[in-house]
Amino acid sequence: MEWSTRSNAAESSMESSKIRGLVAATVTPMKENGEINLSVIGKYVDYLLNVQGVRIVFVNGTTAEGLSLTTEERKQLAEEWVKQAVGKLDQVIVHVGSLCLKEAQELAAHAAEIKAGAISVVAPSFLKPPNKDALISFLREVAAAAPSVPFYYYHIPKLTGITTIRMEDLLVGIKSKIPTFQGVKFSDTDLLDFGQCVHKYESEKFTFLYGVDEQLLGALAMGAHGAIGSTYNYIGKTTNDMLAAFKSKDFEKARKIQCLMQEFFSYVISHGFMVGETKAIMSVASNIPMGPPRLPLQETSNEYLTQIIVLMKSLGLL
Ligand SMILES: CC(=O)N[C@@H]([C@@H](O)[C@H](O)[C@H](O)CO)[C@@H](O)CC(=O)C(=O)O
Repeated sequence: MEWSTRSNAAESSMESSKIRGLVAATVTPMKENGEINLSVIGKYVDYLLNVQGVRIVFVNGTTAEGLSLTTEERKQLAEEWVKQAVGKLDQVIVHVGSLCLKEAQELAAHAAEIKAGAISVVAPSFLKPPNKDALISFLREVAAAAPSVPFYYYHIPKLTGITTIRMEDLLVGIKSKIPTFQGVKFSDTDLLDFGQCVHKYESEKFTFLYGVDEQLLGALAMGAHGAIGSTYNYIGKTTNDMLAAFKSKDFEKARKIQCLMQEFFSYVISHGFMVGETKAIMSVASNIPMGPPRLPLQETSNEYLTQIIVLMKSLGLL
């Protein structure tokens, strides 16, 4: 697909749409019968904004079970999030990645049509790109389907299994291949690669959004511009307190908040922490029924959820 020329307006809108601060990787509300439930998205937006102080969402990503949804479901969700965000949220980032290039292009074009703030793409992880150039070619073809929409690469090697392509290397000359490239959603623990990206591409003004919530403070120290994660759905307020402490150079307070949250993370990660747990915690925190995850993911047990909620309340996180 060829790039169409972008207007100056598109260029300037990209500059003004720089993403900063917390972004909630949303869950996809589902009814008990497994159908998506669009009717609660409006309340969800109000909860994120008014209770958690979160003003940007990342929809149809991992936490949203995006790759377990049909193309039509993903379009309906993107449209509803964009519609409900009007006048409330700062941005809606739509994840359009897919194992199938044509589907990703269709979803990218749709995101452009509905005026999503940005799109993001994860690497295809079943038939994997054999090298960096193959991955760039895939990403370029998807981005070209939305030539005026800011583009973020979604780096999550733990789930894609693509562990040999470092972001520092992927970004070399990327703007010449993907003119809409704006940054990386970096969901990996490798703070060497992360720090090198922030340092080496400062002049290109790329945005680096960190995606491992349990060690966000370390990434802030390395220059993260913001964070995208599942837990900002329900501990966004506490995380915002940490961001504020860091910004005001009260590093002792920031560290205390991160360590408090790590008591929660340490427990859930050691006892099992997938979308089933996230949806159940979110249902309790927001009082909005998020429903079950879609197979093959499993619902969490009532016993385990009770233990999590008791712990979160004892930590002051709920
Ligand atoms: C593997 C995974 O789900 N990672 C989460 C984290 O927010 C994760 O839930 C958190 O760090 C707790 O481990 C995000 O990076 C994923 C994400 O942003 C998304 O749902 O698209």
